Amino acid sequence: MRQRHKPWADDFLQEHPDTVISNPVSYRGRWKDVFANDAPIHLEIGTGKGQFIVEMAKQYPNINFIGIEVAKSIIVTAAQKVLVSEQLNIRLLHVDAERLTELFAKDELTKICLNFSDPWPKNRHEKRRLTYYTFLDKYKEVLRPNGEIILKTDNMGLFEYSLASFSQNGMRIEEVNLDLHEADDSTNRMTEYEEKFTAKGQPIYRCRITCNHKGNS
Ligand SMILES: C[S@@+](CC[C@H](N)C(=O)[O-])C[C@H]1O[C@@H](n2cnc3c(N)ncnc32)[C@H](O)[C@@H]1O
Repeated sequence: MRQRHKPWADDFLQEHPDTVISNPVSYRGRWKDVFANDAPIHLEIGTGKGQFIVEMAKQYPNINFIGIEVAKSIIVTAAQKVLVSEQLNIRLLHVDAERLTELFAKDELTKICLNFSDPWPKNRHEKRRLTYYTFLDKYKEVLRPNGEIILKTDNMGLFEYSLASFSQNGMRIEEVNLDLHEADDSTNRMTEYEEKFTAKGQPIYRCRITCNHKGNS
């Protein structure tokens, strides 16, 4: 995603520590206290400009949503959307997903959404793909038993790679859809990238994965 320098971003983040949580590591294991309820927590990794998480939070007011985004100039745009929406069930974290297990305790999450993750097509960049086995190990750790991963992408290379990686790492492929919009799923909420690719007529691929704990798979 294109990043523009936003000189106001640091000030903005400091002014909104309850929307983009400052020092998120300190809430590991007690995110329910942050939301002041015990509802399931769904995580989106690589939230981008925030359209998906805001629309999902409106659609499912009884779910808590957390979005992780590593790019400061992008997460501030997502935070502006969250503030305008006035949804109380969203928090954003300006952090790299590499740190997932520092942020969440075992079994703390119910679902992880990977939306249009960077494909990193070169072999030497495989470790950066969000479905590389080191990331899957972290997802297993923080997802509760039978927790779900939903992946959407326009990129067939990443999709094929991810299906193989899920399967090789003991996760269960529950659903595969090779043209999400042809299926006309009214519950689907589009991301910014999804809108762009869909407008160009490109198919969107989606899969749903369930995940047991390491050793139980
Ligand atoms: C291609 S964009 C897609 C954005 C959005 N999900 C969408 O579909 O419109 C990928 C996003 O993931 C973020 N990202 C990539 N790697 C990340 C990581 N390791 N941790 C957190 N965010 C990451 C990027 O900064 C970028 O905003």
